[in-house]
Amino acid sequence: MSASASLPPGDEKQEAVPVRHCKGANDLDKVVLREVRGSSAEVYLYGGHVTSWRDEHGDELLFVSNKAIFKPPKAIRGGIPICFPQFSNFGNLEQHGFARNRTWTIDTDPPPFPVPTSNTAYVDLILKPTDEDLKIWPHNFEYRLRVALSPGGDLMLTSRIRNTNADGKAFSFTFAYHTYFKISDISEVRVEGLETLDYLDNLQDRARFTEQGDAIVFESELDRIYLGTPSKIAIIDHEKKRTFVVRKGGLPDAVVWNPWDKKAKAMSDFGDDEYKRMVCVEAAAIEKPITLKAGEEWTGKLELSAVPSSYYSGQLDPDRVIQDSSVPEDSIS
Ligand SMILES: O=P(O)(O)OC[C@H]1O[C@H](O)[C@H](O)[C@@H](O)[C@@H]1O
Repeated sequence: MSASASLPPGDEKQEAVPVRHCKGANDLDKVVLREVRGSSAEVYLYGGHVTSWRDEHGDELLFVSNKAIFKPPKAIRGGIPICFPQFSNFGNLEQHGFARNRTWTIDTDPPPFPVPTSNTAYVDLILKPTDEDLKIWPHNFEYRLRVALSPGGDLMLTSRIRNTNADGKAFSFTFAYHTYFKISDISEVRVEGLETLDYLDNLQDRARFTEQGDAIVFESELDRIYLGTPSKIAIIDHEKKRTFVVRKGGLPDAVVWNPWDKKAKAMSDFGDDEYKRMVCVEAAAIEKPITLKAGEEWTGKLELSAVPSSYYSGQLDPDRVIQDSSVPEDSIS
């Protein structure tokens, strides 16, 4: 059942196909991945943007705003925007770089890549700079993104970014998988795994603080860049009795964001009350930009699982959460 999406655009009626290329909102191209037990994911070629991840019961796990604009050049509000080659305004480019509002293509012949386990549905996408892009960021690159859905329904994103500058010049970039998790109610959620870490507070001119709480809870707008984080972070949704586990490799930092009510109202593509149903926990490389010499490649991985919260019962000690990994370390870093 493993398949890459080299299939021609088809219609949505062929239910059994694990990887299908079809049309989404506003006629934009998207790829639908289906896993044998029923979970699924959707990726728009616009932005190389994952907009849906459903569990085996069909429950949506990612937040996408009801007001999301599926139309270039605005990035899609929700899902997993890719921030590259710049996170936020850490540089002269547009906010979060341009990868999230470029149209990617399906990579039908990616270079060797670790073979996914059988029954994994996946698609390979590629982004290369246009002449216009080279005017604003004068670096040639090949950005290969694999989006895969494991037989258990885990969502895995692997980014491979190669410096293809012919002039031998190095380049540096910052990066984030800007994941919007769908939650029952922001007041019922805590984020574990970031305790005692330093963070830059985006709401206070990026001043540096040390996290003092047992876990992050939300009572107002929060926008922080946690530095040098463990490879595993848990988002515990008490009301839903569900825990999202974020595992990351090559991405030392983690951004946690909820806009709360005022900023929600200020965003034209976000509902006034939608902040209650989302939280962003973003695997990132920000404080120390990634530098690639000509010919070098960087890999950044994200693996998301959704498990019943009881799975972690009695194990909410952050050290346990971090160390207890069912994913072998070498598969994630
Ligand atoms: O509105 P966007 O450009 O998509 O950015 C949305 C948010 O992204 C990140 O989480 C930043 O830390 C926030 O400061 C920003 O508001």
